[in-house]
Amino acid sequence: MEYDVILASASPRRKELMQLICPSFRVIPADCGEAVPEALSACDVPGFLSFQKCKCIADVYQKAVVIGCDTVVTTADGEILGKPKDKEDAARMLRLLSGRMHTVDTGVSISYKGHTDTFTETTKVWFKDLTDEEIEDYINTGEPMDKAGAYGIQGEGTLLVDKIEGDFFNVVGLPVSKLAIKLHEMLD
Ligand SMILES: Cc1cn([C@H]2C[C@H](O)[C@@H](COP(=O)(O)OP(=O)(O)OP(=O)(O)O)O2)c(=O)[nH]c1=O
Repeated sequence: MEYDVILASASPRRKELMQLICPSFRVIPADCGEAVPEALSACDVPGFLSFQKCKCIADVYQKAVVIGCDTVVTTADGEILGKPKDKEDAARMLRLLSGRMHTVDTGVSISYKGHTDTFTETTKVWFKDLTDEEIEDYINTGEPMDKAGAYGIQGEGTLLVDKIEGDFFNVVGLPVSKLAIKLHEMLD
């Protein structure tokens, strides 16, 4: 059976990764803001936001399979890092990540026929010790500004990383392998 699959995301990385598991789909970004209730614990944030993005599109395209995603970086102290506001904020984030382990959590929500399934995939990432000069040089590449935690592991940001544990693509924004399994479970 042919499904009308919609990726509710403005992220070019997610679109590219989605092509690995879905031969044909539409991209319709969800414009629903990223406000989070204060009572929500850090580990529930990406699942909550992915659900909001998914619902916002699924409510309009009710016959489609809609996929919404959200990626956050959480420091070892439990501080959630979204996208940096400016260069100074990016430097603050990279200093927090330097020489330590953090987690990258991507929440994914899949909606079909009025039912929504949500899961969150976690990857651990260890950063090298970074000097202020290395941080400044990296920020000047322009790469950090549209990325959670102010780095892109798929680009020059890979030079900041010591090692990872878990799915690489989850860090980039889409846990491809887990999503493929979930789509089979929901649609086959
Ligand atoms: C940590 C990390 C994040 N990212 C990206 C993935 C996401 O696009 C972005 C996190 O922001 P998100 O708010 O999850 O996604 P988005 O605003 O780009 O797209 P949309 O909400 O429309 O789906 O950070 C990388 O590309 N590489 C990395 O190494």
